[in-house]
Amino acid sequence: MAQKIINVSAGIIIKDDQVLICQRREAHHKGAWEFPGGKIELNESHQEALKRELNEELSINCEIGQHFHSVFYKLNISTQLNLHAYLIKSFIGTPKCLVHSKILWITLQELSYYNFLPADLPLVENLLNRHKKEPVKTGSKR
Ligand SMILES: Nc1nc2c([nH]c(=O)n2[C@H]2C[C@H](O)[C@@H](COP(=O)(O)OP(=O)(O)OP(=O)(O)O)O2)c(=O)[nH]1
Repeated sequence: MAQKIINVSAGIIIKDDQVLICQRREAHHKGAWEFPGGKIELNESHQEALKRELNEELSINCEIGQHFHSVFYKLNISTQLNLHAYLIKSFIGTPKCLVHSKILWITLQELSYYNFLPADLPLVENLLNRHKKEPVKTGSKR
């Protein structure tokens, strides 16, 4: 059976040792937490998609930084989700909750208390591990 691939970019926004997380509103994943971002459209780079999604979802203008981690997650027998996370170097504006049910700034240690979508668990673990070794720095608000 042909595999359907869903490509998604997500942003790791860290400011003052806190990371921004978002709670999904739609019925399908309702209540689960994720990093802001969304589907990459045809002819868009990961970074272009992320910049657009962060503007649509949070009304911020971001400078996308380094690639952080990609997760290749099998959603079901015929669908794979490729989730590409990038560190956000800087942003202009104050994040507003435009499409999620809630957005929250939490410390990296607090990540383990939230119910993230399954594909995000390797990202959460990576953030927790890196923080233990050396706090992740992504720049500051401009
Ligand atoms: N944004 C985001 N999506 C994630 C994460 N983890 C994860 O499994 N997903 C999944 C949930 C969705 O099935 C898909 C992203 O779709 P979406 O609905 O947020 O994307 P979109 O804004 O482009 O939505 P739409 O126009 O298709 O309605 O990826 C994550 O950390 N961030």
